[in-house]
Amino acid sequence: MRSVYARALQTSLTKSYTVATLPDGDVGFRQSVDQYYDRAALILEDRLVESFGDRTPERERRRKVNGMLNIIKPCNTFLSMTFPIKRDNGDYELITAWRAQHSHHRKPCKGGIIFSDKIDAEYVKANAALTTYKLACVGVPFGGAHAGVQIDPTKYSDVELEKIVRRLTIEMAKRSFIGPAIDVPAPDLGATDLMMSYMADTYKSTLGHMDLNAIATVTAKAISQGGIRGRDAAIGLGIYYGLRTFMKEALYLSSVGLTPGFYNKTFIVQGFGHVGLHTAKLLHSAGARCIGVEEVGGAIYNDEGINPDELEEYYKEHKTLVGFPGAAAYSGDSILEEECDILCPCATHDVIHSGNVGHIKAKVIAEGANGPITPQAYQVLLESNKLVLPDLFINSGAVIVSYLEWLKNIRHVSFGRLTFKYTKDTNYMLLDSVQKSLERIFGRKPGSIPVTPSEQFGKRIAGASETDIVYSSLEYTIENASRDLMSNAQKYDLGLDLRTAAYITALEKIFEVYKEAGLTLA
Ligand SMILES: NC(=O)C1=CN([C@@H]2O[C@H](COP(=O)(O)OP(=O)(O)OC[C@H]3O[C@@H](n4cnc5c(N)ncnc54)[C@H](OP(=O)(O)O)[C@@H]3O)[C@@H](O)[C@H]2O)C=CC1
Ligand SMILES: O=C(O)CCC(=O)C(=O)O
Repeated sequence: MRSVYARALQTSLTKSYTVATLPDGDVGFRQSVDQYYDRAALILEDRLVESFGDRTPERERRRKVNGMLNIIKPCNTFLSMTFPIKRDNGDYELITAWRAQHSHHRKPCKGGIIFSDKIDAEYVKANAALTTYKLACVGVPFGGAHAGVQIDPTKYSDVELEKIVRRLTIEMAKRSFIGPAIDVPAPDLGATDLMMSYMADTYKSTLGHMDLNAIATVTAKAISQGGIRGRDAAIGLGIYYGLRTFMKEALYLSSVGLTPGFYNKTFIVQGFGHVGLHTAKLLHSAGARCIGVEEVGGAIYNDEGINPDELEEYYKEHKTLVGFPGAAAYSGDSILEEECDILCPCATHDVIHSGNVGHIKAKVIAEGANGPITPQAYQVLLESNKLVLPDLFINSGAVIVSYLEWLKNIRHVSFGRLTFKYTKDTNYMLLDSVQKSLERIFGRKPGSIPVTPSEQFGKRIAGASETDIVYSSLEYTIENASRDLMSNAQKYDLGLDLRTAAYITALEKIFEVYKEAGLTLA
């Protein structure tokens, strides 16, 4: 791998993206996204230069390529907000929030909003950049954005949170940072679907009151507010589909010492929120054995297997995993370091770093969270033959289904509604036609050779429901992206380094947009 970077380095001219050398210590999330970008850009550069054809001198072509690569990396626009709210106890408090629109190569921009007191402006910019690459990697035609509200949402009442969300919407709207054609937020860590419904409602009742597409300004809304069926499980389902593709690949699996298939493979999940919960449930139903789950409040462990459906019920009632009767409280140092086949960090960033990476025993790591592994730890994992399925690919289920919700909103009709009856009638006509043909051929009277649908066909006879369409589109998109990653990993001789393969996949697509559109007024 190093030799590829070295070669790319020798041939590169002036550029502002930094050289892809490994850090001595762990770097923050922002730097890590930039470093992965640099690594992919350096590998791709020569090929991009060639892609311009040879009518222009090489030096000119390289200048153009460097110019375009330099445009892709930084954050395009950034909004910093401070606004007051009156708390329930009568105090006034200033809330700090940010929205970063990383890339306008495709419009609208798209990306989540995090509610956490542990974030800052740089973190938001990192997530926005990662979202650009995530969208491109899986072929969703938006530019990346992200927002952060610097509060711990658990310390605010429902009324206070509603005030914050509505005021945030207005602040973004005043500065053209929200709108169905401009920028479309969604929930991320610490956010809820109800917050998204408040956002859509605030926008459509104020700045967007004349806009027919106003509700397309936010995704992951409640169904009654224009949300889409299937969104709840979307991220977990995407993780499951992505893992499933790789769990069939004997070549990848043998390099990490595993056999194909999920059956009886052990897994551990960190985080039992939107992402972790559905991931655990789906892996369990595919036959894998959940042996550990961790949340902020504590971790549980059971080598015999934890039933995530029962755990979900327990969690709903007790608001914690602690005390779940189907497992013991985890008493080791870190559940991430336990022996297992598949590790799913689905909570937050930087949880695997240079300090603990040497103790990670999992063979496959699916990055449900954004940025859970620092670049230095990632390099160690690669060198110890671990298969890491990178965030920008494996947790893209949310953006994929957000895209479908946006499409539903701007089409003003739910998926399937226009065709349900026609499809159902056609399918019954087809059965009837087969029955009549058989009766005619065998000279039998009408009704004597009943043709009935098989169980599988019977389930589909009424046509695809919205959930069916969402799930099959998600499956199709993730499977395609998996193939792109594998083929780029092979093409650029990257071995197990699927992260670089994913960044390359993304960069090639974004570059193509700039190349074919040219640079407006440059
Ligand atoms: N929601 C989305 O659309 C997407 C989210 N992501 C990423 O996935 C991650 C999780 O998001 P999401 O599931 O939506 O968030 P949620 O707020 O729904 O859930 C977060 C979960 O992680 C737990 N958690 C948080 N910090 C830690 C920690 N340090 N150690 C152990 N557990 C922890 C929380 O525990 P507790 O409940 O006790 O607080 C909770 O169970 C984030 O990195 C997010 O950026 C990625 C793609 C899409
Ligand atoms: O659905 C979206 O727009 C955002 C999802 C998200 O926050 C993420 O992928 O990190």
